[in-house]
Amino acid sequence: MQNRQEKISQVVVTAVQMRDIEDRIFAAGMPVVALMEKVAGLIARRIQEIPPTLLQKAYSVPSNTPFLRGSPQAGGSRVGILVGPGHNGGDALVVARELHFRGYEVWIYSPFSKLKELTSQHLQYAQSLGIPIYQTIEQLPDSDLLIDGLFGFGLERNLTDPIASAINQLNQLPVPIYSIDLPSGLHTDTGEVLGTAIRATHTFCLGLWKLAFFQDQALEYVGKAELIDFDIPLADVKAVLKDAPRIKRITPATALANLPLPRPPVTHKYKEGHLLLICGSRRYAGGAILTGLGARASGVGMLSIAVPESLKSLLVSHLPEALIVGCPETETGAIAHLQLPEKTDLSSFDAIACGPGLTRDATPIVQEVINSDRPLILDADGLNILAQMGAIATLKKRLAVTVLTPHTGEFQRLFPDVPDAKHDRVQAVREAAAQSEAIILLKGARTAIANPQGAVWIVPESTPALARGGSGDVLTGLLGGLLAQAATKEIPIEDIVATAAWWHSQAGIIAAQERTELGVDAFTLTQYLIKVLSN
Ligand SMILES: NC(=O)C1=CN([C@@H]2O[C@H](COP(=O)(O)OP(=O)(O)OC[C@H]3O[C@@H](n4cnc5c(N)ncnc54)[C@H](O)[C@@H]3O)[C@@H](O)[C@H]2O)[C@@H](O)CC1
Ligand SMILES: [K+]
Repeated sequence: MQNRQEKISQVVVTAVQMRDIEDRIFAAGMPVVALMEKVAGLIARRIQEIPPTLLQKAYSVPSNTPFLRGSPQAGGSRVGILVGPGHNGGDALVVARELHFRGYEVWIYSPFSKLKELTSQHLQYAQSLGIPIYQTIEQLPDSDLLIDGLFGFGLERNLTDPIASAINQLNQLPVPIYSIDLPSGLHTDTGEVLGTAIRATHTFCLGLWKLAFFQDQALEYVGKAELIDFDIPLADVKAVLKDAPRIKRITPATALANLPLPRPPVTHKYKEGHLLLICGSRRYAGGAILTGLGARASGVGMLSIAVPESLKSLLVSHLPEALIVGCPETETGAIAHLQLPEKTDLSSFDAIACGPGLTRDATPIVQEVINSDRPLILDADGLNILAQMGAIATLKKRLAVTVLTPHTGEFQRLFPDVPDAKHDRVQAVREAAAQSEAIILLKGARTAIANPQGAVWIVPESTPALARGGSGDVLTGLLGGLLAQAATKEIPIEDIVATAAWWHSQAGIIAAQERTELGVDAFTLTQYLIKVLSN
């Protein structure tokens, strides 16, 4: 049995789902006032835990910031609280009161004339305590820290002036900003910036992870994100999410549970999966090596790699354990057609991964693997060739599962009619999977994986160190190896895909920690894959 914390940490909700869950809690008898006290109390405690060193950074003060006087005070005792009209503002006011009593020098920025009842009461009490309250941005004193309680998941329309320009000015201040629930101005589901948004250094996401935290376009606003668990009953979460397709954060526990470990004590190489990689060309030889090294790290029992004949000895020298299949090649050095060893055909393999470094001259071979009845991963030029064939119609005819691993550009070529993947990546990947009946992994800062039934998995952390040539080839090999090993097990393929994506990101994170974000070339990445499991 997973513990509560593990279960809660996997859940991702939309604004509507979050409101429905809260409504159930209130309907069951929890007073709104009590919940606000509880939530804001937890935030206030977290603020008090912030080490003073975090607030003592030597910030450079922009010369065009007229209302900023002096430099941040040591200890971070001056806190500015930004208060909006709804309960996000109410939370912020409770935090203001608590910090006031803990000895912080607190001021409040409350630019709205109409507040929700509870928020208004808290503002009145704060005023009675003598906490200074300002309506305009020009009046604001210095602070060492800002707490953003302008808007939470209740924001529905674009921000306009004067609040929009106030937010732009607040973003210029050389102090950390801690956002409550989500940075004010972000759409809770798409992560889109509604006019403008607070650029938080930290965000305390309340209760359950909101979808915005996993949309690439939100990431530079969210800063470091942290979930504040305020004991939402799992029964209420289940009741609201039961009929909706799941959106799940991949946690280490779920990813590790899908790995083919431990191996059965009695086994043999063919029982541990036979993967066929089809990759490389005279022009892109390295892609084949990296894909092979990714597959090696998966632990796959048997690895065959089909490459153009002229690459054979190169591949043998890098991957001595693999069976390298040299194939006839085109004039341009692409694989012309598959030439498998005697008594072998495509049905001999548990999975096929095809694409890295092929060039578009390898079209016949992509057609051949699409026609096979084997689980198939298409990547890179495999995807470009598929796009030329017409992705949706071609994929629907397949007899076995297909996994596509596009980045945004490839995705748009494959699915030109699916709404812009930059606007709402999660919705886009979900729609493409439904239309094509394939499992789709959309690469990005937060990689998202969808199955045809509408369920989505999100890799919750990664590193920009992975934005580098060859890094995708490593993923294709790793995924292929895991898929081949899963052939005889009853793990859903989409779970395997999610596990591979998580593993790949973790290797990048560990490598970047040791070697900086500049030190994670694709070959180095392959050397860190096993470290993820052995750490
Ligand atoms: N009920 C509670 O005590 C709890 C409150 N929470 C907090 O409550 C928040 C949600 O509260 P609300 O539903 O009140 O919503 P918000 O506080 O997010 O804001 C909604 C308010 O902003 C106004 N508004 C929306 N768009 C606007 C725009 N473009 N320009 C100007 N005004 C705009 C709305 O009319 C409404 O008054 C959460 O994000 C969270 O911070 C929960 O986290 C925990 C429990
Ligand atoms: K906020």
